[in-house]
Amino acid sequence: MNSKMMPGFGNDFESEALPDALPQGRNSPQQCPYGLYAEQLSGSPFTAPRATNERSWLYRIRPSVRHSGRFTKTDYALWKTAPTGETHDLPLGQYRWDPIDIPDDATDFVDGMRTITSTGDCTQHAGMATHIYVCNRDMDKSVFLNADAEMLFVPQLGSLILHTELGQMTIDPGHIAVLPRGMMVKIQLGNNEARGYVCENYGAKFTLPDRGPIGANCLANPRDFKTPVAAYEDSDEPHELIVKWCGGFHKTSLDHSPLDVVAWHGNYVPYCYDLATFSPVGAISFDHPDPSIFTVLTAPSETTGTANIDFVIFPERWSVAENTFRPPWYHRNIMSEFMGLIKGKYDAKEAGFLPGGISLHNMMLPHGPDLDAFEKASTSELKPVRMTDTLAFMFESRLPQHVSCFAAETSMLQDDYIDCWQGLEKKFTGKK
Ligand SMILES: O=C(O)Cc1cc(O)ccc1O
Ligand SMILES: [Fe+2]
Repeated sequence: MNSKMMPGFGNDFESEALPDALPQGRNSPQQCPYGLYAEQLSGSPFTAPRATNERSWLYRIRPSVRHSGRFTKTDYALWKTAPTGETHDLPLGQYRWDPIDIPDDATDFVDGMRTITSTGDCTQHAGMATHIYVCNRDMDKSVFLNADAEMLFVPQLGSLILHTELGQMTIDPGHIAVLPRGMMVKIQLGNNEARGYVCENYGAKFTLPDRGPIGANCLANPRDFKTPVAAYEDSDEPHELIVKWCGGFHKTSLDHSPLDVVAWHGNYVPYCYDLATFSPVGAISFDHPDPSIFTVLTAPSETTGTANIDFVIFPERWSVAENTFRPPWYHRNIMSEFMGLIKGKYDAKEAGFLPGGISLHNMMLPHGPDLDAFEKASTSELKPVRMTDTLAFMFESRLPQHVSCFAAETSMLQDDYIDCWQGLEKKFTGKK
């Protein structure tokens, strides 16, 4: 579990792992305490308006330019970046996948990334990619830096220990974490195996959605987001640094650990969040509201109200709406919906959508409850029902999501998904 964490979303934090390591009253003293090097990590242009201006000051054992050496190209064949240039024969359609297998051979987090969809153009800072990670090994003396994207981690099986430059976070299934673009991380496993989902956000950072008439409380409350305190390694053992940059992978050898930040302050920070602290607001009289009421985090595009990515959850809750078809309605959507399941069952698809599985309902493709869910919800007694043992989520994008070759060709792709709607026969008789 996480021992010391600092609460709040978008705060200006400060933390020091040694007493008085953090310079006070200035960022760049002529000499930093303990002989540390001062370094600024900028997550926004210097001139961004205050509301979106993000940077942190890191006080470290070596400046990170000493960590970069000469790079050589390397490859992670299943981790793709938009635009991928991939082609395959999978026709247009609604798709669903069984949970991706965890490999038998030694696979760390970076080795275990399998891209499912991608969209936009990472070099234009627009769009996103979705991935499944499947792994069984700690990253050992190896550290990863993603220059292309902010990363949202959604574990489904096993916990992840994220050793970031700014400190350490442990996330179990039911928790999420966000790692800022360009921040180094070493990922270890809390169990023998791990599987989960990752959303790479090429665009503007995730933030909390406005609550509008809901007011100042409920949904995701800022104090439930937690940022780690400073923790550093003073290690002169050889390390490898892997950098993802414009879709390519590059590596270099170091004679020390680059996770050497002794103190820091700023607002460009990693954070984690327990999804159980999300306070859902819903229909307490009738009808099924749009799922935007369950938005945990939103990554805006330049167009107001049109997210590059919305991260939406379907948590345990009460279902009470009267004279209402309670599951999601049948619909077509300009946004493209990637769904995952962290635990239990999803009410619109009680069979076939498994924890660790994926469904993809792309731009304007019709979808909704399967036959069983429709029949059940159309005829069941509408007493208040507590929806338990369920936690689904959606990475929803304004842009159509392109299926990777891996996802198009894997045997985990269900070839009969479309049949779940086949039995929805004509009931219309022309009479009331
Ligand atoms: O398609 C889905 O299952 C996700 C979804 C859920 C919901 O309650 C309303 C709309 C929607 O797209
Ligand atoms: Fe949908």
